[in-house]
Amino acid sequence: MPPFSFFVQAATHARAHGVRLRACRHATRVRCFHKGPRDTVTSHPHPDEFSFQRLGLRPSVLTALRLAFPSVKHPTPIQHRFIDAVLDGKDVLLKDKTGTGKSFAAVLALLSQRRGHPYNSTLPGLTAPVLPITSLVLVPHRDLAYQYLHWIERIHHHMTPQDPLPSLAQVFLRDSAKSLQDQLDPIQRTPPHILIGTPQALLDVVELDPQALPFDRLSTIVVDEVDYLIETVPVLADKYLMAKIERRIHRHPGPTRILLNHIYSTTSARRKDTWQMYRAQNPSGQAHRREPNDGKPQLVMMSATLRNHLRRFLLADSGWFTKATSKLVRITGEVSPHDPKRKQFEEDAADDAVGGTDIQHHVVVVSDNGNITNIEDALPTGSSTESEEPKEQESSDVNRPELHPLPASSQTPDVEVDLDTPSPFNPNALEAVAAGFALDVPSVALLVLPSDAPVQRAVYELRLLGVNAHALDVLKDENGRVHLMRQDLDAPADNPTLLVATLASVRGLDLPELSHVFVLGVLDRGAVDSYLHVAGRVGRFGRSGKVISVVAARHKVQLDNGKSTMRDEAQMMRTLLKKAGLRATKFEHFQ
Ligand SMILES: Nc1ncnc2c1ncn2[C@@H]1O[C@H](COP(=O)(O)OP(=O)(O)OP(=O)(O)O)[C@@H](O)[C@H]1O
Repeated sequence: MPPFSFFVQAATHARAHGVRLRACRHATRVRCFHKGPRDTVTSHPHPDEFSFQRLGLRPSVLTALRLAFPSVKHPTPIQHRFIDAVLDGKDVLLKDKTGTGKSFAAVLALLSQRRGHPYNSTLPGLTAPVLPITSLVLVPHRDLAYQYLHWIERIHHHMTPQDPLPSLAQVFLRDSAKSLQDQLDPIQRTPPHILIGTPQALLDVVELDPQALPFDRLSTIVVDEVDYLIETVPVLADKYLMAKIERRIHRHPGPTRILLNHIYSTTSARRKDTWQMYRAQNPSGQAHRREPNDGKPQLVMMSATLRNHLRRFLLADSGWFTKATSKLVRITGEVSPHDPKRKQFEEDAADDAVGGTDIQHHVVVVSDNGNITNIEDALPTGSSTESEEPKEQESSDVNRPELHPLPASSQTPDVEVDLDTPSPFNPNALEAVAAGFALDVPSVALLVLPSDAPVQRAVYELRLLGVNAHALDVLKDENGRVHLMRQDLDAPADNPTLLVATLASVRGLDLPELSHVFVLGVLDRGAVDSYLHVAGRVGRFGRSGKVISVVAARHKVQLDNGKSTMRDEAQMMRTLLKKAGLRATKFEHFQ
């Protein structure tokens, strides 16, 4: 493998001479990210009977949706069932592949729910009646909360009549710069129709004052990425380990469990009384198309990965879902024809979770001396990652997008980092990311680091390598927000961007421009679901994408107990992909 500088020189040379790089089958794939008709959704048929009008979305939402998201023309069959069930007041458990529009459909349904009636708040300073919060959306991290808010903001922009955005939606997250009461003030003064937050932030409120937010008046609770937010005991061969996990969960339940237990236990009979009173006053009222579930708020939970043990806990043990089967809808997306386990109970199939029909999975291995090679036994470039049978290579006379050279970095990157602390990153792995990025990414890629990795340090080191790297932060950084909303998906960028984030902050994120996800190391000790969610940042809604894991060759690692052991990340990736029913294909730029 040539040294990294080779790629920079080759790229610069190629650009200087107007040369397009070697063409290959992937050119077709890359081209289809950028030249294909973005509005065309190939993976879902849209028969006429699936229409947003028929679902009974509010007219103002429907009109605004068309203007705000012109590419969203029809609901998919799954979205149709999902929105219908939510508007019908059913509890819903939804599992569908990544990027199939679960969160988006939830937004449309929640926006179309009718608001409850004003009530007299007991909070000091609130003399006039206030409207209740209709829906609470729980998400695992703040960037996903802001993604919801940005979608709503965009629809709201086109809505008439237009109430102020805060009365439609607000986010509530932990913010160390403000007191909890300062954060609560805007929500208490103007309770939003939809409140989006992380379970921990909302639990902080409940612990401060259980009456601070009117949770007992909620109509609906949505838990997105539920398998991440609610820990359950997986079925393991090691029964001792299972018992240990169970004890730990029992002793230290996560914030989502505590919050939901609080809300569902305090959901008083008053809710039922209020409903009955309302129905008595409005016999034909359509305030909600639903009857209350024994006074409980309607519960909607969803994820691309919903294991059997979690479903069992949610439906049988949690006490949150309605027991009435007529009020519960379980929706599961299509099962991949490649799924080896499709004859078994489909909801537990691991390799059904990644949405893209055309995602290539690559694994490159970096050695101590800087060699970068494809993982042994990678299928030839262009093979299907789901099939055991390598496909024939296509002819390679198609031009790939023009290469973007990395500018040689001559100055210190403009990022604040503590350089007294040694870098936790393998420099050869970062060089492999930089090289793969320079050679293959036309516009925007995402680099996912382990959850505890310092993002700014990675950005700093990547910028030293000439990469236009930015920490993904949709709250502070306008840059991140722009990527959530970008419309002109076809144009290759002059200076492609590498967004950098950790595993903990990418779940559920929808960055439409992404064509590539780089993964540094084997994340989450090789957990299949974590990989599937990371991989699922590309290939969304029928688009294509590449996932490139960069792992270290077999090496010695020091354990906490002072001993050392050999770590073989390539083997870990092989096992992970096998469990997911996937095969690595060769990343064409490396041997
Ligand atoms: N009916 C539709 N037609 C066209 N595009 C759609 C439609 N529904 C959703 N989308 C787009 O699909 C993308 C993915 O949506 P979303 O993030 O809701 O998927 P998801 O299933 O929640 O993904 P994940 O499992 O990763 O959380 C968004 O860019 C959204 O605008």
